[in-house]
Amino acid sequence: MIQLLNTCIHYKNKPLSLPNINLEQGEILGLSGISGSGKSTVAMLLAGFMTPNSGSVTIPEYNKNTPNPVQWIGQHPERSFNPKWTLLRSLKESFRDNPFDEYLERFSIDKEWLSRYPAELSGGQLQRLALCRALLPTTQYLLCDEITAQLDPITQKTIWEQLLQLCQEKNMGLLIISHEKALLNSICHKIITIN
Ligand SMILES: Nc1ncnc2c1ncn2[C@@H]1O[C@H](COP(=O)(O)OP(=O)(O)OP(=O)(O)O)[C@@H](O)[C@H]1O
Repeated sequence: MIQLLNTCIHYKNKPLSLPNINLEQGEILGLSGISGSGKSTVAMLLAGFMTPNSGSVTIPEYNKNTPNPVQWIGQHPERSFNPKWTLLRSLKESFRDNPFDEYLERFSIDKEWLSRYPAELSGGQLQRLALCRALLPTTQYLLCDEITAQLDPITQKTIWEQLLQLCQEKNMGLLIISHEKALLNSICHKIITIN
């Protein structure tokens, strides 16, 4: 389980209280709320990218030479790839000797794209590669921060269908941050709304 309990973070001396969060492996949790309410901050805390000023965060411990079991994906996949590396190099660096062809098929990723650089792919193509790269054998939780907000409906459907299946198969916990209530209602076991 990953958890936030009574956490508060200070940005420029202004306190921001965050909701309590419990996410089990295999569970799909939705998080919504108006812009600026703290949704991305919740994801940053759960990914271990920051620590709160008060309250407690429970996340898996891991050896820093291995990938984080809590993987985060954001709205701008171009920021998560090295612009000077081909996509193949980025995927190989993450997966090391583990196979990833299965994910290429699942997310309809054309193998030809792998020889390209991030700037040579569309946002939707790159987002599918970012998802593929987050699905390492060690991944226990996936934090999806508005990952399909800019994508066309068909690509969105492919992504969510595959992610739901993978969540079951890999017993992975999924946090879905989205403004789209209909999306959250259709796929989440539980939804938290930040006021
Ligand atoms: N690095 C920072 N420095 C100062 N304030 C910050 C910083 N990061 C976030 N904040 C503030 O904290 C609050 C929560 O931000 P956060 O990005 O978590 O909200 P959000 O709900 O994800 O918003 P959105 O839906 O617009 O992405 C906002 O008021 C924001 O201005």
